[in-house]
Amino acid sequence: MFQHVDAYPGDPILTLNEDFQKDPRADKINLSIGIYFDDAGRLPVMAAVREAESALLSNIGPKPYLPMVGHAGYRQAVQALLFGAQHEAVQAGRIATVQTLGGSGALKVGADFIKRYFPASQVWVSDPTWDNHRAIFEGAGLQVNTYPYYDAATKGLKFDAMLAAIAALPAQSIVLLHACCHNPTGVDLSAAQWTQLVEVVKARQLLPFLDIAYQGFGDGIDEDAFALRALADAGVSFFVANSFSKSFSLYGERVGGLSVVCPDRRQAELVLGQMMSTVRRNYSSPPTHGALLVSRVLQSPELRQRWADELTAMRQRIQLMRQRLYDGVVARIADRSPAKDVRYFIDQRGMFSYTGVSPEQADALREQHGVYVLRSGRMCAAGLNADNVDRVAAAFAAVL
Ligand SMILES: Cc1[nH+]cc(COP(=O)(O)O)c(/C=N/[C@@H](CC(=O)O)C(=O)O)c1O
Repeated sequence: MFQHVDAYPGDPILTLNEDFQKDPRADKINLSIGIYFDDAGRLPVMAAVREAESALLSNIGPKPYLPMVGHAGYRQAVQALLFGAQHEAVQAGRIATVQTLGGSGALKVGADFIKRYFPASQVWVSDPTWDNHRAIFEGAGLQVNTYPYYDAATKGLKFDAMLAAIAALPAQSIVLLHACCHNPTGVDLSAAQWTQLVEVVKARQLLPFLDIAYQGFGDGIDEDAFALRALADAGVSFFVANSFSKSFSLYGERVGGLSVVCPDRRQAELVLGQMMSTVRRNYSSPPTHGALLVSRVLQSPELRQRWADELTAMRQRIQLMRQRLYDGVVARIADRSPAKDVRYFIDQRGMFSYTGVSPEQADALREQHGVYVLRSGRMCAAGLNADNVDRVAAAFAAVL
């Protein structure tokens, strides 16, 4: 009956992570999947989340369906976190927000909505982008193209080429943009570059789709939302997929949101209705627990502050580990000629660095040194810690 079904080749990220789990070596190091590990190499339970969870568990109640749009307090907390509670767009009620199954669910609901209401639009994603972006939008039946983004020569941004390509797109083209902490490159636009891009997007009447999965891992919670707020200030209509997997360390609870900033409240109501319909057709309604945790933390000033402080410490730990890795590699390759520039370990931001190692070098890192990075060369800096950073530096020095 199912003989014709294709064998699944595995996912470049999730399957490699499963291979890591199966690897029997005690000194293996996981820099593959975009997960934040603490300095002991553990996946943390954040203090504010632990407190919110114990409060919930001391008051266990029935488990009714959430509405298709999700938990009301959660949706309000998402808008306040992304745009600021006092933002005109929030106050005017012109943002439609639904709770989704993580950021992945937000992208899927958004893609299905776009296929239905912008059927002639094509999608443009950065070159490179998160592996699953193309899969989700193509899976919704949309044509996916790329715009120039990463400059392999400088290991930085090809901004002029990116802007020119986007400026040439037809009106209502969907432009997928990483709001901060670009995955896989760790290369972001500056505030000045975002301002230029917003002008082009507005003038060309494009339809941006922002993915913010790492808010707080770049420069800070509000700083990392600069692009969203600049677009909303400019009166642009756009989509935002957000995720709390990393910033709340709630990966398995599948907590995300899809927001659509609209010109006015009436259009936001129309959009919300069809987002509900799209959720119903995909999975009917979202899960409760993760949304209760996040809304409890974000709606308590004391817990929100504790969460923000811990997220700041997580960001700073990654930055420290980037510096330690850079210093360790430079010390080991100082006598090389020609000198190899590895500044990308400290210039790139957020969780990821695009190291430029070839697939074969990535294989050597894994097979000979037990260091797992993606075959694309992406390294998750959040997997580094005081115990393993010198071994990772030695491994990179050996293969570079
Ligand atoms: C940019 C981006 N957007 C969305 C997601 C999905 O997150 P969710 O857990 O559905 O809220 C991820 C996850 N990225 C990491 C894990 C994965 O590939 O699923 C990663 O890049 O390793 C992203 O990196």
